[in-house]
Amino acid sequence: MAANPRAAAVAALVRQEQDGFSNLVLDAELRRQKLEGRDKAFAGAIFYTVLEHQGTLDFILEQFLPKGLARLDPQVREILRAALAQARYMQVPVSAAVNEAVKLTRTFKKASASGLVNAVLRKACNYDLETARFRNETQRLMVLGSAGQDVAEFLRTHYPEEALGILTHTADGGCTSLRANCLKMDAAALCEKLLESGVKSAQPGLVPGSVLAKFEGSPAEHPLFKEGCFHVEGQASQLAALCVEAKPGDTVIDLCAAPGGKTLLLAEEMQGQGALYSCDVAEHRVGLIRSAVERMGFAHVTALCNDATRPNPKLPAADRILVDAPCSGLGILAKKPDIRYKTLEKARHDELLATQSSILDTAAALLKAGGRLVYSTCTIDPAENEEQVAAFLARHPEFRVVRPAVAFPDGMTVGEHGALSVPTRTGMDGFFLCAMQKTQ
Ligand SMILES: C[S@@+](CC[C@H](N)C(=O)[O-])C[C@H]1O[C@@H](n2cnc3c(N)ncnc32)[C@H](O)[C@@H]1O
Repeated sequence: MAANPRAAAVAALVRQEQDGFSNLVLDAELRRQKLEGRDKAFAGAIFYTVLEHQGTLDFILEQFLPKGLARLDPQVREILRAALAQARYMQVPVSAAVNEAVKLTRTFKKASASGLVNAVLRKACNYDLETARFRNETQRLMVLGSAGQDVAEFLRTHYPEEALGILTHTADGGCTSLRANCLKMDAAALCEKLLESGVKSAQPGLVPGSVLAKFEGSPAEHPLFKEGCFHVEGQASQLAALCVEAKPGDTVIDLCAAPGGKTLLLAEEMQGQGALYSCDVAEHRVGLIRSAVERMGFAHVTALCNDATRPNPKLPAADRILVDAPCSGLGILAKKPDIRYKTLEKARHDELLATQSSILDTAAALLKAGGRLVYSTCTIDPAENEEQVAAFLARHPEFRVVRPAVAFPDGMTVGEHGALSVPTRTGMDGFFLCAMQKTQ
């Protein structure tokens, strides 16, 4: 089969529906079909546009499929979704989207479905969503915001006024948020160099040291990335690492560190002096930390595999600890479309809360008196955030919440138990952070 980005996207979508893990599935398919450059970018764009808008796409398609999407062959289902996504969200003319979809039925040996694909798509591409009627608010959110029932209900309960805004939000103004490696160049110099190199735009972000840029291809292929002058990290995520206030000479532990975004920022702040232990429970992800640290040229970082729910006598007492905890990810729906459809089962949620709580207890024991602990998550779930901090403070009266030196961008909700970024209020990812100090 000749390299065909539409076929690659459809094949990856079929596998995604069976196996999950969008990024791995897509990467494997792009490699298998040997796609490069613009074809690779186009296939990736189709794939992620379908995942991001699947609720809306399916609702529209089902208007014209009396037996529903579930009864179709997986390949035909994904051909329909991919074509409608191109016509609706990717500025592909309807005629091109439909004709290419019909050709794909032959590529996937489903030619008997070509008439159905043609007929359904011609109507679906012209469907006016304004005319849709919904059973209730949850269904409206699921369709217009493309979310599964659990996520729609969570948002409806906790953020009733902002639920649809959160679901349709594009973090960081649709740009890629970068962190300049200030040991090599500051944010202003990075912007200048990026613009000189031909990126579409580059400007300082809301968080000190951050840069918002638009690239033609992948930022990871840019020479300045390969030279360790920047790494890719959301602004809100940078803010959490800045709250640690790591200083040269400190002993710092990043307890949940992979793939290493915040570790790089901490390492940069330490300017090569002191010791930074960058730990994660997932061995394969510790490798990602090591390669990121190596690319940036930091020599004072030790990356290791460690389960932070248990004490590890090999770890030293620390001046500063970051717990960027495993969480439900409900703040980064725009970046990780799979999370939109996840089921929020109580048993799994309780297990997650217990993990977060044990990791915090480990951190409390490892921290020196007078030291700083920062707890952060990329969720807007109060149980994982403010309530988790309140419970920690009740167990550990030796800790108190402190206000970090870095200014919080406008729109952050700052309370007794931490600071929250809700995407619709700050323009950044949904994120939570709380800085605490251990008293003597
Ligand atoms: C939100 S991610 C961390 C992102 C990272 N701090 C960064 O900035 O790139 C949470 C991490 O916690 C790790 N994790 C989950 N359970 C853990 C445990 N018991 N001990 C240590 N790490 C754990 C996961 O493997 C995951 O890499």
